[in-house]
Amino acid sequence: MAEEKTDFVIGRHPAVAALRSQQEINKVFLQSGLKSEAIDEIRQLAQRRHLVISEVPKQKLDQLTDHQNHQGVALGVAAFAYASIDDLYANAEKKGEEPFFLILDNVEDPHNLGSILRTADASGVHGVIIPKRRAVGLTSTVAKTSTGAIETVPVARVTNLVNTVNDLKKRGMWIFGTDMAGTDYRDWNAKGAVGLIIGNEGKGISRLLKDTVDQTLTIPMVGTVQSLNASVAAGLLMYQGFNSRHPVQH
Ligand SMILES: C[S@@+](CC[C@H](N)C(=O)[O-])C[C@H]1O[C@@H](n2cnc3c(N)ncnc32)[C@H](O)[C@@H]1O
Repeated sequence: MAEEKTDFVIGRHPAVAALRSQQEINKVFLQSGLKSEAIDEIRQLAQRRHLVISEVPKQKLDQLTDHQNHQGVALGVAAFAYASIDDLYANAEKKGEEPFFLILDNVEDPHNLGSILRTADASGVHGVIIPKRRAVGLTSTVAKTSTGAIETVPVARVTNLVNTVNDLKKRGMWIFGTDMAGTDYRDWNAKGAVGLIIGNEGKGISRLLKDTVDQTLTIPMVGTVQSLNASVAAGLLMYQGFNSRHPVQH
């Protein structure tokens, strides 16, 4: 479902990290005339990998990076195409099922996103919604961790999650948040059109997004740690969704 196109790694630290990693990089864009140790390091790393370096005016970098804080550097990397919200609905309709969407509020770790996609595929989630900013997108690390699920689970990237969730609610979707103080997830009946929100690894779900939810679910914890890893929590919750939508036939 996802096809390769160009995306950008933006900023000096992310660029150095990407150049030092195994990540496939197609092109290096540097702001012309900019001199600093970090830029020199990026140039050297790029030359060592025999990458094409393009010196471009600041305006060109602004445009490529959608006016994000690029610090004079952007790397063109292989990425994957995103779906639209309507594509996610179409995926559910094609299977003759009520839509079951996952909404990720600024999940940052590519391994978490890849692992979430893997479980989403297995548990019949029809699509994943992520924000455009401050979150990991569909990178090659995500693809690898998803073990192929990046191809089968459509991912829509939206500008404003709160607006999107409100639109989903207008279309009849019931929205479930997750945190440490909700109702026991084992009672969750995920029949009907449902959207499940998973929060950021550090901050959880933002307050504005929490205000939109119809109900909040909690996975009980009896040990000493404060919370579960986001992809582990997402996995348990997606499977509770699966269990209630597909009860065992005796
Ligand atoms: C590492 S946790 C974030 C912890 C954050 N400090 C908080 O208090 O929300 C990342 C996400 O995983 C999910 N999560 C983790 N543990 C959970 C639990 N016991 N019950 C429900 N969701 C959980 C939630 O979606 C949470 O936003």
